[in-house]
Amino acid sequence: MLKELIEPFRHPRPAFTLGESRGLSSGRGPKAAKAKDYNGTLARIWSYLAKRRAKLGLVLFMVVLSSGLSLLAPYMIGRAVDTYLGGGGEHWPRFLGALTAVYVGYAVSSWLQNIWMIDIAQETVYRMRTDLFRHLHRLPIPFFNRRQQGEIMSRLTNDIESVSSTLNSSAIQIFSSVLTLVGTVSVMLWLSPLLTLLTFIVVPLMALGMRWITRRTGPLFKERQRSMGELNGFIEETLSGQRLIKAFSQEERVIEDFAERNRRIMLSGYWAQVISGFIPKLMNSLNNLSFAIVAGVGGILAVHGSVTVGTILVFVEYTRQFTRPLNDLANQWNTLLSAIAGAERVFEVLAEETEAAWEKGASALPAVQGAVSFQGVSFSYDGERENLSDITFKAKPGETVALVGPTGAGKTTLIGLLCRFYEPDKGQIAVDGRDLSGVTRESLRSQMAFVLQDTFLFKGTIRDNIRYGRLDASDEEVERAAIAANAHSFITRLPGGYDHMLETGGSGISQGQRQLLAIARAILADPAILVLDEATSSIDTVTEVKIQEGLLALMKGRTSFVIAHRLGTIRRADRILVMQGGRIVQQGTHEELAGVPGLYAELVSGGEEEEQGEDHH
Ligand SMILES: Nc1ncnc2c1ncn2[C@@H]1O[C@H](COP(=O)(O)OP(=O)(O)OP(=O)(O)O)[C@@H](O)[C@H]1O
Repeated sequence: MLKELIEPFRHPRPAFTLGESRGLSSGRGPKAAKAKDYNGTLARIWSYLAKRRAKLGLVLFMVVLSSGLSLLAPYMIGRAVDTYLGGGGEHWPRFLGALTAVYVGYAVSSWLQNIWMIDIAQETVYRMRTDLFRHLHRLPIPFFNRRQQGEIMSRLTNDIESVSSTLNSSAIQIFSSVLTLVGTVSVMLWLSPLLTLLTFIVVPLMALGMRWITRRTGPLFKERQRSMGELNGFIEETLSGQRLIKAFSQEERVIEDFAERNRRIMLSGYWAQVISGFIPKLMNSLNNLSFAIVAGVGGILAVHGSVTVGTILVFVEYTRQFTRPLNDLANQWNTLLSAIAGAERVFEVLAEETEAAWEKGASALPAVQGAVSFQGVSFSYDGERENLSDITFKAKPGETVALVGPTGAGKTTLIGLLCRFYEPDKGQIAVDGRDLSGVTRESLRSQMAFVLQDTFLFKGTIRDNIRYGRLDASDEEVERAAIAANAHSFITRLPGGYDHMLETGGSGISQGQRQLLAIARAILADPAILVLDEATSSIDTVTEVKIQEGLLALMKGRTSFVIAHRLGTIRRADRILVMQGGRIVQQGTHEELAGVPGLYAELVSGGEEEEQGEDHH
């Protein structure tokens, strides 16, 4: 089906044939990047963040400031208590003022670091999303053959979103936690190495507990992110394949399939949350333990006069502060893991090679006359079974080449190679004598136009839909093209005429009318090479005649490749390529081929019978 070749996004496989997950690196075409390790992913996230270095520096400064102030407050309270106990109570207004300033400073610096980080995060994610979208549109067709549309969309939405939420809050919190931790421990050591050591008793337990938990939650978060992508792919396919699902009464099966996938997400989400839910509990218990140790041992030390009551107060407060960042770290770790899983999936796509990367050193194809030649071209989709073998033919500028043959013969594949959606494994394709492997794809495709069985129309006016053929065309040029395509009369009968709004997919106008618009679009594009996929379904005779006339106008003076189903079109062709099993089995004009026994004669007699049958009907 040619339309699937041209519009891979719009034609996913039927929902109920899906079930397997397809890895990025399966199939042929550019090599997919191996899954990056965490460090690689973090380095790439950093390469995005680094563009906002200056502001990030400010954020870091605020983080340092707020962490420092959060350390200062307990210390001040401890010193104040010792001063009071030592009889220096008259300084309380000064102390109160200083403490208030510290708390206000802490609040302001925390607030600033938050809003600045949100700004950085949003911009970073904006750039990531833009890069991903742009990159997707530069990827070669084989990439899309291997993926589900919804799964790709999930990378653009879900995965990017998880990176966004982490950058917004978790990243900063993690940094601030580490800083507070280091600061707290330093001050603690300075105040009393013995009490610090006692506080540390719980640290190995915390580390072990954390390790146990994150080892289990990490893969679960990754799995959840992956399953989510798959589910999105599945949803997209079932929605776009609604007609097919209904036509084959597969609703129940699709619903069951969905339930199974949904259950998988529920399970991985459930276990990831349940296991990571232990983290705060574990941290709290260990926190209380160290609290008790410090209070108990500190009390004894104070009685013996080795430490002051103020120091114990500072320590009790620091013990809390010391475990809080650990607690935060543990909590944020989960978010971080799911963000890394998301980012990995984004970077995986970004690591795929674009079409442009394939064609380094290629030059633009100048305006062509339209001479096309295939010389000994062979191609295989999977690298095992040849789908085209030794294809050789020449078409002069302006000639019409009809491709005929049974289903699966390789007609669409041949066109796919001509448009360079795929590259030949052997042989050479040339336009005006220029080997296509040395020219840029964009410059080749800009000189080609397609009229497919099912034309893609987007939401917008009729005028804009035709103008898609050449965006800078004036209103007069659009109308002239519509007149030449025989589309003018039906357009003027629509409410609003050329300004009539079409819904997505062009629902609201008939299949024949859609083809007339496609012809107008192609006439406007004025390409040297034309690809037509003739409609197989019968269209009412009046429209059919209009389409044929429109097509004749379009094909005049252009090299046209027609995947032909109608005998009339085939008879008119300057050259007929009869294909079977990936080979050209016969080649010539109708007169040359009709008289000799072979596939063409069989196809023609079959076709004639069918057409006669239709006439009788
Ligand atoms: N994306 C793909 N990946 C793998 N194999 C493919 C792909 N597209 C087509 N094929 C195989 O290549 C062969 C030729 O297919 P092609 O679509 O070119 O035939 P066709 O002559 O255009 O058929 P039809 O008239 O039914 O559209 C078939 O065996 C088909 O199964």
